[in-house]
Amino acid sequence: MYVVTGEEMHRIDRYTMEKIGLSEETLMENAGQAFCRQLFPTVGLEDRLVVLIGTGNNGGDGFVIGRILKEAGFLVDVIVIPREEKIRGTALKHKRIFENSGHEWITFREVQEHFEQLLTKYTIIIDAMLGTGMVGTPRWPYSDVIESVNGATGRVIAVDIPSGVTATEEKHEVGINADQTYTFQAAKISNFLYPAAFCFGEVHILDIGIPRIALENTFETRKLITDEKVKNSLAVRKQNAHKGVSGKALIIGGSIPMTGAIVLTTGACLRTGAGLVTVAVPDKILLGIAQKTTEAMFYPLPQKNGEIEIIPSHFPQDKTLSAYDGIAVGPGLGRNNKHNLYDTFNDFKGNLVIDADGLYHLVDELDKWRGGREGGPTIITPHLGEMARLTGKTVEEVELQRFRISKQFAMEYKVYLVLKGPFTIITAPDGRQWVNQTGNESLAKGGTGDTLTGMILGFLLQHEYITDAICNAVYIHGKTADELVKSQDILSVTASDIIEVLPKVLHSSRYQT
Ligand SMILES: NC(=O)C1=CN([C@@H]2O[C@H](COP(=O)(O)OP(=O)(O)OC[C@H]3O[C@@H](n4cnc5c(N)ncnc54)[C@H](O)[C@@H]3O)[C@@H](O)[C@H]2O)[C@H](O)CC1
Ligand SMILES: [K+]
Repeated sequence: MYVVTGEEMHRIDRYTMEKIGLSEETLMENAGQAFCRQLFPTVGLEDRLVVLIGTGNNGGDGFVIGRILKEAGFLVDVIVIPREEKIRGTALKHKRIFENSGHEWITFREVQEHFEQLLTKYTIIIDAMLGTGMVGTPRWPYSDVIESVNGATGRVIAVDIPSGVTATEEKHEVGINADQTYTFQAAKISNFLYPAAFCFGEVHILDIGIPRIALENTFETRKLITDEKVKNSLAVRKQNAHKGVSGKALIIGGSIPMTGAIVLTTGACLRTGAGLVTVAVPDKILLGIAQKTTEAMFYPLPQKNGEIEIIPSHFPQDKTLSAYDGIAVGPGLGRNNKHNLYDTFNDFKGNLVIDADGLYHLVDELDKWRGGREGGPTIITPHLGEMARLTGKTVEEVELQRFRISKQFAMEYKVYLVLKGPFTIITAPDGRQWVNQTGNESLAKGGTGDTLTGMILGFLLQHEYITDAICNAVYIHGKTADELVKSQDILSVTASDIIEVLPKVLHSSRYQT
């Protein structure tokens, strides 16, 4: 499942037409047919439907949909929003097919005076006005029509994308608030960017017959993490495994005011398969933490200002770090001391995960990190605020362009970047991206990020491919929250609950059919 911008989708369409030889008329017919196949089980003959049609190919899809619905005997009106002569190209061809089939449409101008009143009679409103070709902000009369549709009571289904929303990382001013969006062949990028994401409602991605090669050959990878991908890529443990080969993890952090974070990271790391976990914490708080992490071992460090210092002499590469396959640094680390992350970990050969206060300190030494470290892969897991600090941008700027900003950063600093939030985006150092769809607002709570860090580290120790490990951790983390809210209030979920249900969710994800 791909995620595309409008511009990429147009490139894919062109490839399909020019290199494969499938015509635009056929694709439009397929789009309308696929839309109706999805729609039919949800409508009854008592429903009153309206299709609102625009000038471009989105409107062309609307004529196909209108024709199929009328042929099937539904009560459906077709309203053309712009002036008739504006409809050209393939949309015009399907307008003629609609007319030649003996069907009628009306113009918006005819009903403009009582349009809002008219809308009240429809139980289903199909929005085929503006699609991926819209530029800027919808002009009149679309602007008024969008407002009226948003005030109507019927179920609103957007064709391909809600009119007014662009398939880009740009802010939209006004858009259809759809209950459902039936989108063609690939998800559209704005589906995963707020506030545009609010407009889409429930999304269904429909196959319209574009061959896979057209998607693979036209743009760089941006994909959805699917149930199937996770099921097929979860690590399998060999029958003759022992703790020494299941991955040795070191988790560095914890401070006098913050003892819980590292407990959560450790618990999640153990629950995702780590063979041995050692926790490096200030000596003063070791006992308290030890009481909550039965299975872990400890690496006590002298405390200064209630926190540890991450400097090469505390973690000699030849004696200490080389004993571990993976390291996570940052949970509960604190912000009082100066650290030297780059020089401490530059030569470390395993996977290095930097999170939370680790990212806070990373900002001070970013220059050193450009191009990545020499020893092995680095994975960073910022939320929007941390990403804003790392890039010197505002949270709003990052939120609007999460894909572009992640990609730039991951490629420049050669890191695997996990930009957390609703629809977490994972970016590899070569720019490939994956979008996660599991999870819900119960995760907006302290400690959930610490559990994700532990899960990422735990999976990294099990998996051959880094991106599989990260995608699976992000997916399962979200899915635990989805599982929890089935029986628990959305406000009540805690990070500890995630660790509790994690084993069950991991099991069901592995064996799901
Ligand atoms: N994905 C596929 O393979 C297929 C998608 N189809 C549908 O085609 C649209 C994209 O069609 P396109 O003609 O490029 O663009 P639109 O329909 O979105 O319409 C653009 C149309 O609107 C005018 N316009 C542009 N900006 C504005 C504005 N701000 N205000 C008012 N009007 C505007 C412009 O002049 C054009 O006339 C895609 O979403 C799918 O629904 C095809 O069916 C084929 C297969
Ligand atoms: K639309």
